[in-house]
Amino acid sequence: MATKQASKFQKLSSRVANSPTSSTTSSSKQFPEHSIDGVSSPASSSARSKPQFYYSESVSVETERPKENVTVTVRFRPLSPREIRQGEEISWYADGETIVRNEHNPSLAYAYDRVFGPTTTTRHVYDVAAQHVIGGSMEGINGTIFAYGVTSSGKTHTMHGDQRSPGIIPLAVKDAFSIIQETPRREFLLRVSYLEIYNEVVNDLLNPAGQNLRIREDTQFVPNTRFTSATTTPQTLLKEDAGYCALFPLLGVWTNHCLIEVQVLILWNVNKRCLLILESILIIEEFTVLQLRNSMDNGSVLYPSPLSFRLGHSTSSGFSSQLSVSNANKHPPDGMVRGTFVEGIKEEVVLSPAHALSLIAAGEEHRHVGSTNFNLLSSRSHTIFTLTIESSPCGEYSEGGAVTLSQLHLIDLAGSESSKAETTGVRRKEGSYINKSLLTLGTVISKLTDGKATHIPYRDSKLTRLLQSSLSGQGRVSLICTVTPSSSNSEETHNTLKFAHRAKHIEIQAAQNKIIDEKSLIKKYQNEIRRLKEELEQLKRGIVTVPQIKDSGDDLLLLKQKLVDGQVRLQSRLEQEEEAKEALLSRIQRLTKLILVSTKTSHSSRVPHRAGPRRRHSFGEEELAYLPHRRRDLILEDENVNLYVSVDGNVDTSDDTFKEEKKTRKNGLLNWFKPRVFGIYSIVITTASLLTCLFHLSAIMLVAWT
Ligand SMILES: Nc1ncnc2c1ncn2[C@@H]1O[C@H](COP(=O)(O)OP(=O)(O)OP(=O)(O)O)[C@@H](O)[C@H]1O
Repeated sequence: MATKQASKFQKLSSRVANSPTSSTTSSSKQFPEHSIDGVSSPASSSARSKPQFYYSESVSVETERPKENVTVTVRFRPLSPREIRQGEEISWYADGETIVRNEHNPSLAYAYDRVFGPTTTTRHVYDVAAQHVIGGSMEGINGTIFAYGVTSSGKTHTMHGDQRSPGIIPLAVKDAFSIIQETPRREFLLRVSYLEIYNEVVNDLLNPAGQNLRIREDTQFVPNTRFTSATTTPQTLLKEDAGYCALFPLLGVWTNHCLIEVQVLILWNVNKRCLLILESILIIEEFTVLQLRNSMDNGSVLYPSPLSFRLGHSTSSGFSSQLSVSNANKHPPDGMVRGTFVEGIKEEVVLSPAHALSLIAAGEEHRHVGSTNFNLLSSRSHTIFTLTIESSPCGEYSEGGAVTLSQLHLIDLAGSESSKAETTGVRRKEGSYINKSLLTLGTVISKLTDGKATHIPYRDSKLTRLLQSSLSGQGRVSLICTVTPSSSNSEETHNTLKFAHRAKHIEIQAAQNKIIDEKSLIKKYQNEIRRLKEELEQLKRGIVTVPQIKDSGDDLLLLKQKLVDGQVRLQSRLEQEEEAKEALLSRIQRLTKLILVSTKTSHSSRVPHRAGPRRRHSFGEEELAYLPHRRRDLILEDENVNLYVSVDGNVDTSDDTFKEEKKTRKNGLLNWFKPRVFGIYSIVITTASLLTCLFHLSAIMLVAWT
């Protein structure tokens, strides 16, 4: 039976594997969108008004940004040896390249941007579902890739992979460095952070001391947002003139669903060269500006004109004016970026793929992993690996070029658990947190695609709070849903498919983020390097201020003495300068090392626009050493898997077994090395103790004989 099912599955999957693949790297690519076979699509009606989201950190608000949808793909994993042994049947399968169909009810089917059968490699998944996001983030467009699916459906396999099949995260890291090498016209600074959300607590995986970190709202001012007077022409000092505004939050209080913020709004009029300071209280429900009070008597205020604020009626409650956004009430005003950040998270500048992978491997040491009925090494937390990319033009192109800053979030979600998972104690508590946060994610996505929803409950879970800017359209998003074909998970797979289908309708308007110099670390380093080099030049040219010896009419002896003193001082000064030069040089070298540049000349480059899947990454020995050993598969394929499953079907979650497995999951080559060392060690110990026993025995026999 199992063999029959397996061969059937192979037949179906080979159909998918043999079908032609297409290039999907272009930013403006449009995937087919179908609603098929009577499956009701929650947002299939094109007439329905969909919410539009704008990325508010980009420079030009006038520029038309092409709309994109979230890229949604589905990846099947093969039936596991255990499922085959248990005679599981196939209930869902990949019907061609874009459709998932139900085996028992063929009219039940869903279409996605791409469906990957169980034989598809992670590299291929990367080319189709991830490469355009990584490419975009290297050009300044934020990107988020996340794997979603029930427990044991293959999320960690897809995102992290192992030495034999590196996952999206290591492939993305490799790709980022390859792009730097292919982009000689720009220089880059890469930083990484790695966190987990475990039982609704945010922990820093790169810093064991960073536990229970706070998520903060981020209101940033974009200083180069120009504004003209609002359409309502308020009577203000700044009437009809262009200028700049800055918003400084002084105090913020979150109630259940809104933020009350006390702010100082500073307006600078370019033409009249005058400054206006307004104190305001802003009540913000998600991105909706509800009410604003300012301290001006006439109750007028200027805002960036593209947002067209209109003045409302005065209220009796002390608010002298009420403002509402005239267009779509989910738009944050330009000049304010509504996002979130984790306070106190550690960020490390990375210099090579191996360096970044070593940090991930170190972070994995601290991630919460545990055994469940379904997965011996189940992820019990959501993890977010973030690569922050800054770049600026270099060399002959550096003049006037903007600095771009973007973030690439690579997310491995914990798997939802069905009620069939008869877990107890810690695992049950973890499972309920996981399910709750995934439920909130589902609700947020439903509301985002609903079009009528006025409140999006991002704040109901840490996960959605952190994903808020990604989900609200600020950058490219790729959702990889992992599913198992097995009949025992049919219902859960169906839920995943419905979730994926809904997510397809989220619209994004990703734009390149250009930032001002002062905010950028790369500019800070570049400026410091320039300053240090100038200092060094001055030292080399000997531009030193030597105190002049004035002819004060002293006699010759005194003059001679002064000359000798001067020589001594000059000598010590020269020595000091040598030391200073060395210190400057080493600082320049240290800083320069942090900024990554291509070793190619700019003329030999064919960048910036690359087409189609192209870079074939081969991982070096050093890099592979930081990927997990292929231990998980070996365990499942191994008949000894039953050793871990007790008679009643529950998994032996004894600490020893789990700790042993957790250990073997890490640092692949080290794992290869350790058992051998310990093996040799135990052979030596055993031989030594056998020899000792033999010696004692012969001594006893000798005594007895004498
Ligand atoms: N596409 C695939 N090809 C081969 N094996 C796979 C594939 N996907 C998953 N597996 C194997 O299935 C098992 C479970 O996968 P994985 O641990 O990635 O699931 P998960 O969704 O991350 O589970 P959890 O949510 O419990 O952490 C692993 O042994 C993994 O190697």
